[in-house]
Amino acid sequence: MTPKDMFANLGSIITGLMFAWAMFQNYFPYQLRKNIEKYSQRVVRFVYPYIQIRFNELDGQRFFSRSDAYIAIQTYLSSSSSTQAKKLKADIAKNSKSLALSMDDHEEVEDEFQGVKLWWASGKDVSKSASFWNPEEKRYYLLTFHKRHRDLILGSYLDHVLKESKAMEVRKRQRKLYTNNGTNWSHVILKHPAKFETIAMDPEKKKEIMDDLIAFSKAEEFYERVGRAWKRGYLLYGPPGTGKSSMIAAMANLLGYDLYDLELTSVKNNTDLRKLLMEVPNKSIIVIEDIDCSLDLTGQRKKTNKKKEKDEAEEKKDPKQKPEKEEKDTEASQVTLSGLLNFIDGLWSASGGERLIVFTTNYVEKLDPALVRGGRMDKRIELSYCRFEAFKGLAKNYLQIESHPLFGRIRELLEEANMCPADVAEHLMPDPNSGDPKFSLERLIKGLEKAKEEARLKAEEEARLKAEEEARLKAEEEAKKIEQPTKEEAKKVEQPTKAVTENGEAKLLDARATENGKTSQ
Ligand SMILES: Nc1ncnc2c1ncn2[C@@H]1O[C@H](COP(=O)(O)OP(=O)(O)OP(=O)(O)O)[C@@H](O)[C@H]1O
Repeated sequence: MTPKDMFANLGSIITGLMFAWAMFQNYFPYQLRKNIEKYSQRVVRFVYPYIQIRFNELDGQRFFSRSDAYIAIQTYLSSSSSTQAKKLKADIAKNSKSLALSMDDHEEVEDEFQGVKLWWASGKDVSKSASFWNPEEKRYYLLTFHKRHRDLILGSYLDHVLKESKAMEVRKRQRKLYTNNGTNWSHVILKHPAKFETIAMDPEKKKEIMDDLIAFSKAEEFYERVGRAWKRGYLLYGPPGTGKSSMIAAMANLLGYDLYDLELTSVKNNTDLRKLLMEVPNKSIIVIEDIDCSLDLTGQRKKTNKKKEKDEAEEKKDPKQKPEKEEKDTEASQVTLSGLLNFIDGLWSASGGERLIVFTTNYVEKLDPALVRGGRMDKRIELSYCRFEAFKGLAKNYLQIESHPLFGRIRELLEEANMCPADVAEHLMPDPNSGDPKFSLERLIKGLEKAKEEARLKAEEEARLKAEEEARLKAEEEAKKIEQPTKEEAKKVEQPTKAVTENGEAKLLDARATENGKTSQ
């Protein structure tokens, strides 16, 4: 049979069916028709092994509003729609800057969940009696699956669809950066372009951090099962310019979380701190930068340098003012480390989840052990000076090269000189005139040689100062040793000593008297 014959046959079958349907509707009494429909549906249900669920676009409870389930399914299906559907619709989603694709009416896509296949179809009912309350077109999604998977689909799958769509929305949403001024948060759109791909560090270490973050974001069930609050603490430490702030922005961009940059020095007391933290929703990263500057070792807030200078100047002017000033300090320094940690560890954790708390410091050795103990800082990440692996990442980003004859020299120098990635990146800025990477690499080599020379001079200076200090201490000790016997002798002369007399009794004798007696004999 040729395709032409096939279409001709199909056409006559459809015409026949339509004719039969029209006859059925016109000549059969209504009651009989209803009964036939009812029983035929039962027969179909008996032989047809599939179940269908319909999700209407319009919410029956709220006039003119789209149902949340419909929107969630539309988001969920967007990626499979774009790969499977032949007709697509495109629109700009709320709070997003990118186009959202969804399948057009009467399209079907396939999905798979735990090895089970299911189908989503988009449909549209067109009403002849459209009115203001009854729109002409009513769209819906139809989910079809085999009846033996009913429990799985109605239980876990629909839950999975909702969660996944929420996660997709978060990923698409523009991220925000919140900062606190006293007890109020205000925000701007977070536009930091940092991504893990652009952060220069050892690739293995980078992968480990990314895996850790992704595992955390998917670990709701795990945290629930083991009875732990769904939060994770990170400590980022390393010298200035090694990428701590960039890494935080990359974390937010990777997970789609908002950033809450908590400025502790502008928070008056623990009550205000609690208020601020209570307002932080799920899927957030709370950042406390330079923790060593915000709280000192005793947990009391440090005075800022400016305030310190001002107080010292006042003290010089009027020393009597000192007690009053100290009282003021105590009043201003009420945010404590224990207050912060107790709140984060305590009930606050129970009020939500999926929150990361990131502390940064340039001086990890200065931190209070209470802050860095296990359970509080689940992961400590050291961001260090730029070594060759990190440099290769920067060279790829900045100069689009993966190798160059000058790489060998740079490798040697990076082992000998400590240069932070921010400075290496600065040297690697492409040359605007020639665009030849050689210029940037040579500039970096010069910079590294200079840094190496400076480090050598600094080390020499330090060694000289150390040697001088050692020599001074040695001289002091020698001087002490010379003084020591004279002092002991003086003691001997001044102190009465114990002596044993002939009959064995111990008597206190005046050393001087004995000496004198001896001399007179
Ligand atoms: N590891 C890195 N990879 C890529 N770029 C980096 C890296 N470290 C620093 N930079 C670049 O240097 C600039 C400064 O880095 P960043 O502010 O992240 O460092 P930091 O460690 O937070 O410094 P500080 O301790 O002074 O706040 C960034 O804008 C970034 O472009």
